[in-house]
Amino acid sequence: MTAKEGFVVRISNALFKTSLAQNAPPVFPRRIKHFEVKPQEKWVLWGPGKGQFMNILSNKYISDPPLALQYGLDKKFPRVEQVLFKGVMPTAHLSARYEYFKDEFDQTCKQFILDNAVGSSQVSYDVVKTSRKVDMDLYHKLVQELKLVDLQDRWAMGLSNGQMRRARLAFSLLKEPDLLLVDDPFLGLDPTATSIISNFLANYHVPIIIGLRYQDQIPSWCTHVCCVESDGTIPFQGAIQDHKQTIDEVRNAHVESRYSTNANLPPADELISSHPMLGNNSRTPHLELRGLDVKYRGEPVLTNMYWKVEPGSRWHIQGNNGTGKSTLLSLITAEHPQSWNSKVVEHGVPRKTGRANYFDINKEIGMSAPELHAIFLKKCGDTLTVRESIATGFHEASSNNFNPLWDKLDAAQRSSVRKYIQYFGLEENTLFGELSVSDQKLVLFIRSLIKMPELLVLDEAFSGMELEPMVRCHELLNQWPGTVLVVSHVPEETPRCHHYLRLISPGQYECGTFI
Ligand SMILES: Nc1ncnc2c1ncn2[C@@H]1O[C@H](COP(=O)(O)OP(=O)(O)OP(=O)(O)O)[C@@H](O)[C@H]1O
Repeated sequence: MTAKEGFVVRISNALFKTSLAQNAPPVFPRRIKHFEVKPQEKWVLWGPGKGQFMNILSNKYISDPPLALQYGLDKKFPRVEQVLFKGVMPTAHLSARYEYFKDEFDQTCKQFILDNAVGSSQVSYDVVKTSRKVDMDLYHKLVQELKLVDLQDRWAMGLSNGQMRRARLAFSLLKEPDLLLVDDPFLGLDPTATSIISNFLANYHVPIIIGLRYQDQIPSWCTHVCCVESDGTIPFQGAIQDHKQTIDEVRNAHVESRYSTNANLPPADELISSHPMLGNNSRTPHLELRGLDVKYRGEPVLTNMYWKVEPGSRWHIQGNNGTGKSTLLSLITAEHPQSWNSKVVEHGVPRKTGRANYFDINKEIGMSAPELHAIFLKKCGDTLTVRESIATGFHEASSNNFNPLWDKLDAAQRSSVRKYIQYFGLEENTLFGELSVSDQKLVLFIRSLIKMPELLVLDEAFSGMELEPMVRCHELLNQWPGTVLVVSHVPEETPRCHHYLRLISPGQYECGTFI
């Protein structure tokens, strides 16, 4: 029997475990009775259990009974490729992305996709040198279709979040997989990049399984759906056309449940009562840009920018992938080498080398960003619990300091961490790396505001978050008295803002107010 007549992947009545140890808990408490993907089908795993289910399908766990997970791909060793969008490259520090001089040592986007870069001692991640033969025709086709041609010689670490996601997809596809698994394929992508990737996946000849959250739109090219709850329960699965009504009902039920409140929750205003800007009516702009320019190797990204941010205002920073949103934020948080620039003015005082230092600037800034997520997961995923992870937000330079701090916190600080944990329904002793991506994002969000910073920078802070915790974060932000800068591509993930700054191209931008 060939794969064409048979199946691509099949699970029959199986339990999955993370290790062989007898008392190892199963990934999902109940057996998966049946799941089967046939050739030509494009599936979506839909719901909060999608990530674990995807790990099961990529053969990460041990199945019981042993042959309960099978690949019917005509090959002894079929290649199952799970595209992992872990954000941009994890670096040692946030600033490393912008230190242009490093590109002499590190890999280019092309080398990253080809996976044959020469090792580097300059960065904290491992670069593997392989002797794998690559199909260069396929390489050229991929960079063309994923709009990476002009980025091939760029330093991979300097790629923007959206650019890096396209590069990661090319990297995985170049391995010529027999089955492609992509969780959250559209996170962090602007509408153009979303349609590039969606069209690409629609026309891709290999069986595909994507993972989406309840609130995401299912692309029209998906043929089948498997709804997976967080405990692995599968309420329904099969051809999308047979389940259209159920899909709408489940989505609506989840969207409505976001407004149901739990009476036992501490009120949100108690969580922010110690914020220094409560009742503060300062008129001096929190931040101003007076004709700012940023270039990378002579290439302008931001040109002659003027921008005034009033204290307590909430801004949505918009713009396609690569227009300079993260660059702008990195200047504000002093991660960028060009941050010591008198055209950046804080509380009416121009920033100058020698006057302001990194620690003073960051004392009043809290942030969550894809770059920070990547670094935090790598450095602390196996060592810090939820409670300890949030506690590191009390560091002055919390964006770059992840050293354990819980033991040094005073009683008020500990109680504040615990109130947030209770408010968001987290479990304080779980390791950060064992949390779902949604809960990791939630922990990083709490971490960003735990020290009650005057300026909160939320770069893609809610992408990948499930609906309910995200809405709870947004409700909290509606009462937050500090200044907030938000970057997000998806309207549903954007908290209510007063103003917007839209980056279009170097020298072209728009500022406005939401009515
Ligand atoms: N160190 C660097 N060297 C060269 N180019 C860089 C460097 N850092 C960023 N860039 C480039 O500058 C541009 C702006 O990048 P930035 O990350 O600020 O964009 P962004 O608007 O945040 O994008 P996204 O929405 O994808 O996150 C991109 O084209 C990026 O490739």
